[in-house]
Amino acid sequence: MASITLDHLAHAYRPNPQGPQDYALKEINHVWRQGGAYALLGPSGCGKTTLLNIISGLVIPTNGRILFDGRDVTHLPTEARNIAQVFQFPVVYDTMTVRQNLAFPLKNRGVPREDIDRRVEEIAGRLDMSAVLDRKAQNLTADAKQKISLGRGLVRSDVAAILFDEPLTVIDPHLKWQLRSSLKELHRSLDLTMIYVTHDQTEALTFADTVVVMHDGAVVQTGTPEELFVRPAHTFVGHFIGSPGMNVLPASVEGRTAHVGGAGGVAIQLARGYSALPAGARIELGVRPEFAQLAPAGAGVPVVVKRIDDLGRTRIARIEIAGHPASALVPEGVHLNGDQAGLMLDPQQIHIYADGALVAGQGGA
Ligand SMILES: Nc1ncnc2c1ncn2[C@@H]1O[C@H](COP(=O)(O)OP(=O)(O)OP(=O)(O)O)[C@@H](O)[C@H]1O
Repeated sequence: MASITLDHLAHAYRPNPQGPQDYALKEINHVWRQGGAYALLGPSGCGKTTLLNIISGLVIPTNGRILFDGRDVTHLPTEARNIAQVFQFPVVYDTMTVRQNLAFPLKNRGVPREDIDRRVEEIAGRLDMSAVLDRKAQNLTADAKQKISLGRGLVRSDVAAILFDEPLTVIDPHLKWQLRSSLKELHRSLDLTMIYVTHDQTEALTFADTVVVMHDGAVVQTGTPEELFVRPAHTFVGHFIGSPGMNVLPASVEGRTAHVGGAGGVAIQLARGYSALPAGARIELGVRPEFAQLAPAGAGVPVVVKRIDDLGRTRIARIEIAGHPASALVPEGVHLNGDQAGLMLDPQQIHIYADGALVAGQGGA
């Protein structure tokens, strides 16, 4: 087990990179704490696999260093890094039994027989595979084979980290829920550093204590699931996390008032002041639909209701604020006449962004 430090790490696949646009992975400085449960979350092409491959030793970074417990491993091959990896598709020996597959990584390292037996039983139990331990892998379903792959990743207790690369992609949706919580429990009891790569926010937020969000080759925010929800550091995080994502509206700001829609638009009260916004920057106001509640016309900010989606436990209104599309929660008991309504906003939950980046603001709670 180890802490993993990314020190001024960057990677360009093309030779002689000239500027940030040439880097698939822009400079990143980060410490993966020993024993942490991390998710690396971002859309396809944002650089997740590149970063994972640098950690595992498949890719040597163009710039910077990677340290395991302070030791520079940047140029060490995968075999010398003591990393376990679980990939999108099962990696199992079909002719071996489940037990032999799970024991393989331990046998390879000369772990005593009784320790192997104990660990294999423990991991199989946690993955609900005890009943099939003596079955040949080839006769099992794709789900079961992927569970063997997970088990092979988890079985060693001496690894620096376990890297999961979209490990639940081939798993049946109803089993996904179960495996996600099994992995979380395993993390709690095994004290291993786990890094889970995914483009799926639900997987990231249920598994990880700390989520690293990537966009266009850069880390845009590192935080707990709650921090990402309540205080997105970048409009991308606001969009990407949440369903529907955060409302982002072009705005201008004067003191504690934001204006959306220019002259003839609406004024929105803020909890903080913004006296020093960068000149020439694109200014936007962000507020999550959960903190924007629809009310009858006449209350709060005037909006036009385009439609209401009933999501079962909640109703979401698709609205326009001064001509800009947005979403808002429809509280129980609120009934509307026509398409005119009001919007009640929680000022504490309204954020201001300059060129996509959160601006702290002054004062307020
Ligand atoms: N071997 C390579 N040679 C050149 N460019 C590459 C190579 N591998 C990845 N890239 C590019 O680097 C960028 C980041 O890719 P990467 O695979 O790391 O992203 P990702 O977030 O893992 O996406 P996905 O989920 O689709 O795998 C992309 O623009 C991709 O086209």
